[in-house]
Amino acid sequence: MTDIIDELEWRGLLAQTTDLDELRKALADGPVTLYCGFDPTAGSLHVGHLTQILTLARFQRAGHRPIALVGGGTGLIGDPKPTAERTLHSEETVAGYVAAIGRQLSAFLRFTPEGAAPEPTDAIMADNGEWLRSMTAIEMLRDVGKHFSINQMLQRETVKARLDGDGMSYTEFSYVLLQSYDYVQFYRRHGCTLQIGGSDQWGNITAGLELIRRMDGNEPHGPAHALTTNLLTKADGTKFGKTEGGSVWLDPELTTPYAFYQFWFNTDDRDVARYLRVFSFRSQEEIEELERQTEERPAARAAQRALAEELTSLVHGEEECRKVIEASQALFGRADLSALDARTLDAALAEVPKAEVSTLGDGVPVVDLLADTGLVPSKSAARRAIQEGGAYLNNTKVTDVDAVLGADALMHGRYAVLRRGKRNIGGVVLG
Ligand SMILES: N[C@@H](Cc1ccc(O)cc1)C(=O)O
Repeated sequence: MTDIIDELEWRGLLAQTTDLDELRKALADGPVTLYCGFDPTAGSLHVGHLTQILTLARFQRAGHRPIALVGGGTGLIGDPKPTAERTLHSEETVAGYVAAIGRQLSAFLRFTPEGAAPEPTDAIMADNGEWLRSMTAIEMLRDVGKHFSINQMLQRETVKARLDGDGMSYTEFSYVLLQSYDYVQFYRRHGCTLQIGGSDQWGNITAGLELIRRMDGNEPHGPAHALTTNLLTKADGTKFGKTEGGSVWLDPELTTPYAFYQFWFNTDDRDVARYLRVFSFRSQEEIEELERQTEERPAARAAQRALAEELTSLVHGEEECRKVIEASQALFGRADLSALDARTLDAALAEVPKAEVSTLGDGVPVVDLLADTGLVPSKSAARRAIQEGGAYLNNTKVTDVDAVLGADALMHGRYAVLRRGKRNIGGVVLG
């Protein structure tokens, strides 16, 4: 791989750029300072944000300097969606989101370690609330607004879609001015000459380039650049990053590491090669080898396992990732269930059908529990499963059709694991 642009191209990430030869030249000439902005629309980032975050990290590894921007100012306004107006959150709410997202972002980039001398590629963290909140209305309208043409703004796809729909507030209509002004700030403060974003950000980013030209005459750092990445598609046509339970968040309180791992592990065979290219730091050779394995032995899910392990380790740490893997092995009888801590067991069981019991009394018949979880369609089917030797309680084969679950068999005082055959897991939870 000769340069970062070739690499992004190979990864299928490159959607649009400003003059590609110029950009390549700038990147070859030395560290380029680039930025990507993240608006605090929730208390956590989700897997959809990883494309941008990891692209920033790739630029850093390739010898450039990334700026991660949290939109503490723009998040109070809201980047217009083509569908409908956003609801404004209170300033306190947004402040909480800003802090949480800043913490998450900082884990993916290398900053100057405390006490160490700064390196030219050390990352910078910024919050546009710093300059946007103190800007006056007069400054905004005179110094920034004067450079924007309403005629051009009305041509933007999002604006047109909203004009054809329920309309758009002046608040959201003005959003592009703020993002453009951010780019000017970074150009001035840090010599930032590249902004990256998802393909939906092309308009906002190029508006910033134009503002740098109009306000600063592209001096002293020369013309700035834009680079957008492709929206990630799924072979089945559904939206990437969603499960039945909603978005897949990076915050372990919102999406457990177990569910996070499963999300990646369940990647469709038709998508997994592309996802490895987008999300993995493995080498081209390693990824191509995994692609081959998917073609030859899709059932082994080697590529999915590699993807799930790498991302779970990256986001939640190796220790959590190890626990998650142990938990799924334990559920399927390949490791000791009793070694699992309560939190991991709870997270693992959150993903499977469960029977909730309020009291065990003298013991609840296993036949009832098998039927309650839905692992078998009825109690008579449950009896048959036991007679055939295909029913397990806490990984031990149930041999007696009249067996009961008693308090002594509960793990951490409230959990038990049922299994029908090799693969179907159900949980019992007391409480
Ligand atoms: N508008 C971007 C976030 C952003 C905010 C400020 C910026 O300067 C840049 C980007 C988004 O919605 O994803």
